[in-house]
Formats: sequence, C-alpha cells, structure tokens
Amino acid sequence: MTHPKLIEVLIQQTPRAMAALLIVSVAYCWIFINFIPHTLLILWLLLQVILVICRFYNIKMFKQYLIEQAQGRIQKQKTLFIILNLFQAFMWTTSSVLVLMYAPQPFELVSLVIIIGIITAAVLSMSTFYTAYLVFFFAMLIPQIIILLYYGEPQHYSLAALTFVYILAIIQLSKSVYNGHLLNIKTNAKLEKSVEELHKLSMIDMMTNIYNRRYFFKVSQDLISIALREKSKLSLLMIDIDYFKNINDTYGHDAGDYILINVVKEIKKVTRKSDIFARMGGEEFSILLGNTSITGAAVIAEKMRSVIENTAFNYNNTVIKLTISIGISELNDQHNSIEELYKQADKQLYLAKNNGRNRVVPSV
Ligand SMILES: Nc1nc2c(ncn2[C@@H]2O[C@H](COP(=O)(O)OP(=O)(O)OP(=O)(O)O)[C@@H](O)[C@H]2O)c(=O)[nH]1
Repeated sequence: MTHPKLIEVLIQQTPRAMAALLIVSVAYCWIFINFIPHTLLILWLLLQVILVICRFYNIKMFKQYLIEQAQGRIQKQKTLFIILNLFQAFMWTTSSVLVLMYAPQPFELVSLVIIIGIITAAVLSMSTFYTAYLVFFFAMLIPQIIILLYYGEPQHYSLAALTFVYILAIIQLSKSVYNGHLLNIKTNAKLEKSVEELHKLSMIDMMTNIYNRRYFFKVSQDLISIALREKSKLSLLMIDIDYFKNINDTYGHDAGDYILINVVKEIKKVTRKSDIFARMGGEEFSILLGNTSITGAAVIAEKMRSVIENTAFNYNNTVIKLTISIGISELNDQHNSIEELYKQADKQLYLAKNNGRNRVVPSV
C-alpha cells in the first residue's frame, strides 16, 4: 500500500508536470512542423491534451478518495495512473517513430533528448509512486533503444549503449528520491507524534489521565471570563479523599495509586463532558462545572460522595472502602477569578473535613 502522504506529493506535483508536458509537446510540434504531416502532428497534440485532462481527473479522484480513505478506490486510481503513464510513454514512442519516418538525421537526437528530459523530470514528479515510475521509465526508454538500434549506424549503437547506462543511473537516482520522501514522511510523523505527546504531557496528569493543575488554572480562567460576560452560572468543586494516608499506610503505595485512578473513574461517571476535571495534586481534585448554580453543583457533588461511599474498591482481592469530602464555591461578584473560587472552595472543603468528613459543604 502506498503511503497516503506519498500520494499527496504525487497530487501536488502533477499540475506542474502536466504544464511542462504540454509545453514540451508544443515545442516538439513546432520543431518538427516542417517534416511531419500536420494532420498527424495535430492528432498527436490533441491526444496529449486529452491525456493531460485524464491525468487531472485522476488526481482529482485521488484527492477525493484520500479524504474518504477509500482504499479500494485509491487502488483503482493507482491502476489508472499507471495506464495513463503507459499511454503517455506510447505517445512519446510514437513521436520518435514519426521522427524516424519523416525527419532527416540527426533530428532523432532532438527527439531522444526530449524523451530523456521528460524521464529525468518525472523523477521529481512521479517517483513517490515508485512502481508507476518504473513502468513509465521502461516504457519510455526501451522503445528508444530499439529505435536507435533500428537506425543501425555506429553513433546510434553508442547512443543506445549510453542510454542503457543512463537507465542504471536514473534508477539509482529515482530510488534515492523515493527513499528521501519516505524518510521525510516518517520523520514528520514521528515529530508530529512527539509534539502531540508533549502537548498531552503539558495538560494531563499521567496517572489518572485527567487534566493537571497547570492546565486547570489556564482553562478555568478562560471559562470564567466567558461566564462573567454571558452572566451564566459556574461552580467549582474541590474533592479530597478522606484519610488517604491511611490507605497508603495500610495497603501500600501501589494500592493508593490504584485508589486514585479508580476514584477518578467513578467520579468521571457523574461528570459531564464539558466539566473540567483535574487532579490538583496528591489526593485532591477540582471540577469546574459550567452553567451550574451552587444548588445544582451540590446535587452533583452529593451524587459523587454517595457513589464513592458505596463503592467497594477491589485491589488484589482486598476490598477497600473510602469516602470523600467536597467543598463548593460559586462564581459571583466577590469570587470572580479562578484564584478566588479556588480559595473559597478550599475553605468549604476544610469545613467538610472539620465537620467529620464524608460530606459536601457548599458556600453560603
Ligand atoms: N499512593 C499515592 N499517594 C499519594 C500520592 N500523592 C500523595 N499521596 C499521599 O497522600 C497522602 C495525603 O495525606 P494527608 O494530606 O495527610 O491527607 P489524608 O490522609 O487524606 O487526610 P485528610 O485529607 O485530612 O482526610 C500522603 O500520605 C501522600 O503521601 C500519589 O500519587 N500516590
């Protein structure tokens, strides 16, 4: 399967290659206008134009199927691409045969130079689709060698031998261009992945897979600004696992980690997609609830408290039971920044802890 990025290069290169091909075709007609019958030349040029139109149709389809990721159809377009290139090679062989039939020597050299030029330029435009390039390459050059041998003079034999050497050199060149493209694509893909991972690392807590403190503060301030502008409600929950130290001390640090991961999973079930859920550090979490009043937030928080209280966490066949405490603050005139909201929710959490834990305390 050809890498989609290689096909993209092919798509990008084709318009330039087609423009160059039309220019060379017109130049060919202009050079041989005095030798080759005009009807044949016009017919030949017309076929070249039709071929160029077909090539444009071919890349248009490539583009569409790449977007749709329709592998079967891409494959069909690849076959069409090869057929069109075979036809292209046939057209240039015809041009050399016309020169052989109608033009005096040494005009066959002009024709040979044109063909070698096209093959060399095609290294840039086509070698990303290596099979197609090789088919095109041999379909262009083999007939030229036969035609040169047909001329049958010593200089033609030498040219045929040189053309053969050229075949070997250009195959090497096209292979390294192709490998260069592949390397480029692989390096880019690796780079994109690293950037993505770095981006994720900068915003996600790797253990619990929710946002980290840094990202929470960054995104919360933006949401608060929107809520203030739109005069919508917004609440903040501060959640802390009760006596978490005891869990670590009794069952070990790994059990503590397991609890952190699974408490997050349970709480997540109660949250909405739009809520900003973050681990603020240790066993402390925050959730910013957009479009939610403190009354609504208290209902959600109570649901979370109850879910955790009623969950039997099973760590290596040991059942661990635990509770959480939650403090809540609401966006208002006094608490209108993330720092203020956070401070207020923390105060409420402190009250929840002091009043016996396993409870929700909204600010009044
Ligand atoms: N396993 C584990 N433990 C952690 C992690 N981060 C912090 N801790 C532990 O969490 C514990 C928090 O203890 P405390 O701050 O005393 O709070 P607590 O025991 O939950 O008591 P209260 O909050 O007052 O109910 C400490 O023992 C930390 O070492 C972590 O990533 N993994």
